[in-house]
Amino acid sequence: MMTSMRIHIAADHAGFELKSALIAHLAGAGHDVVDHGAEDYDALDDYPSFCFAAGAAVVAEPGTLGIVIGGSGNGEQIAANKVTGVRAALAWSTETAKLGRQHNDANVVAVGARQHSEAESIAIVEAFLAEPFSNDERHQRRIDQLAAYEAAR
Ligand SMILES: O=C[C@H](O)[C@H](O)[C@H](O)COP(=O)(O)O
Repeated sequence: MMTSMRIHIAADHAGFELKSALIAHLAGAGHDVVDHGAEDYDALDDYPSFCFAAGAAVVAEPGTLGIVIGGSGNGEQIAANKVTGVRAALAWSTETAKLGRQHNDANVVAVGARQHSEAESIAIVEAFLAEPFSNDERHQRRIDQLAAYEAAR
């Protein structure tokens, strides 16, 4: 079993059901899961504010990881990446989830709840959470370039 960690999670209406399932699953596995909304199901809600909040919480607490969920995960990844310090990866398989950690040291994973079964989504998230950053020099160099660009804005 992976080490317990603090996880910041958010979803719009399209990811609301998966968010609930993930909170139960991850809390059951001993993780400290913080829910940044949506608080209730609202078919007309908008993903940005939830994803900004989860991303900001991850940046404020180094070592924590984030999960943002929507129908495709696209908008959620875009929103989270607007937060300075967030590196959000859109994971659509366990392999892309692992690569997000290994190569990109992603601190947030975006998942499209409408693209996978619940079991597949949980497997994608678990793969992300369990994978460490490789610390390879070439990957760190590229991440540093992203951070430098962000700092210069
Ligand atoms: O990229 C955005 C997400 O996939 C949203 O969850 C999606 O656009 C919501 O779609 P709708 O408002 O049609 O339910």
